[in-house]
Amino acid sequence: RNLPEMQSNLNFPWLIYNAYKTMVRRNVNMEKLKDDYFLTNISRRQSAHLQKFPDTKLINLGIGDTTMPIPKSITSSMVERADALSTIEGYSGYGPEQGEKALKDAIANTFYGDLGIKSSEVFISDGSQTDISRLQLLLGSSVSIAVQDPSYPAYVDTGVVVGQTNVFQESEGKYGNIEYMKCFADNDFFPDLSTASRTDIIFFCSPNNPTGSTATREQLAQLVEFSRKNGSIIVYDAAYAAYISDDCPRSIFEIPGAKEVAIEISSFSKFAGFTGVRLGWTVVPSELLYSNGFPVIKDFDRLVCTCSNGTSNISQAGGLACLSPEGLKSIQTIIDFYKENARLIIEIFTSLGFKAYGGKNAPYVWVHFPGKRSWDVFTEILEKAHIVTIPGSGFGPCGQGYIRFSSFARREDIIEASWRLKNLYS
Ligand SMILES: Cc1ncc(COP(=O)(O)O)c(/C=N/[C@@H](CCC(=O)O)C(=O)O)c1O
Repeated sequence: RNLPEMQSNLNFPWLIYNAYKTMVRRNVNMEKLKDDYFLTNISRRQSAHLQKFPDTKLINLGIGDTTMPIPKSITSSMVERADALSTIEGYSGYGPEQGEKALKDAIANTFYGDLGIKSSEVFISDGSQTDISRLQLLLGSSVSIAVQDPSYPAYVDTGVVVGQTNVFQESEGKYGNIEYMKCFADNDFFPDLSTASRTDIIFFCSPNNPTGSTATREQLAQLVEFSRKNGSIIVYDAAYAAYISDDCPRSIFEIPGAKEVAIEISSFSKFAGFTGVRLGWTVVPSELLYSNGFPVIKDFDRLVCTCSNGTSNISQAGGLACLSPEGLKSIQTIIDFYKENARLIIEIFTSLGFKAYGGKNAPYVWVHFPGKRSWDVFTEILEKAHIVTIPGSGFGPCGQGYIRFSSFARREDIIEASWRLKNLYS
């Protein structure tokens, strides 16, 4: 993303020694946050590289941002809804904070039809990153959290912001008071729950960002059992569920007993190319209860109504069109296109003798560079091949020595990238 000039100056406010200062104390939790948000840092490195090499064709296999156009049948629904806003009969103001009923019904039927999830348990938002923040606001500072290590940085960073963690421990590469559940190649990137400490909340993402691994039905049954035994709540991130093409569950609610211990978040971003349109959802089953027996859904509903005035009516019209038979069919074609890109990336690295993971049920390929530091490999690939990637260490200590390649590129860029990588590593 191109950071506005003013934001890049935010790094130096304390340099203006004689500037007027307020008496307001900085939020101690914000002070704990390490650097920038990790993925914003990548965007900054990307912009700096472009300034240094303005004439090179930079290939972006970094940020997981979709690149293929949204199918016309979906965008025309958004155009229609936007046009209607300029008419008396078509105009609509504030909608239900929980989301429009038609979209909630469509999500419940399309993704959870035979899983007994009701439309009233679906809450629409402007995307999963917002929902992660709202859930952290709901859960508060006194809960303990566990994350897969490595995993999407938003779980940890929002945990820091709301005060769930201690400071960042440089020597360990992690924040205090978070249970980092190690995920390695030799445990199939699924944590060893027999050695994991109990926490109140377990953030779990499958298909996983960044490893691209997908938990099996048996593994998720273990996770649900682990949570039920410990009285924990799973926040299950299904942002990439649409990429699953084998028997792995697409929803945690496929697992018996999950409704009493899990919340699921998902998104239209990587499913339908809505990364810029902004649309996601959270499912909070009415069976999920706090230790005092109070239903979590009641608090979440109150929080949603307090913190948001709803989601864009235009985005929701687009979401509804995505879930029509025509929309689903055209979206699947694009998902298959990205998955073929991932297969080509795996093929490149396998042919070069690297161990490459993921990519089968996910748009991310996780490549191991044994004995190397992720940022060094990131810099080498950027400077010698002009390809942006994501250094694995940014996702947690277990990401050290790995690089994440995203498959959200045009096919010609994937092919060009394969030539460049073969030149670099053969
Ligand atoms: C597991 C997972 N959950 C939620 C999101 C964000 O979803 P939306 O906020 O709905 O676009 C993402 C987005 N990830 C991208 C975008 C990075 C970002 O969110 O800043 C990435 O990892 O490159 C994700 O990977």
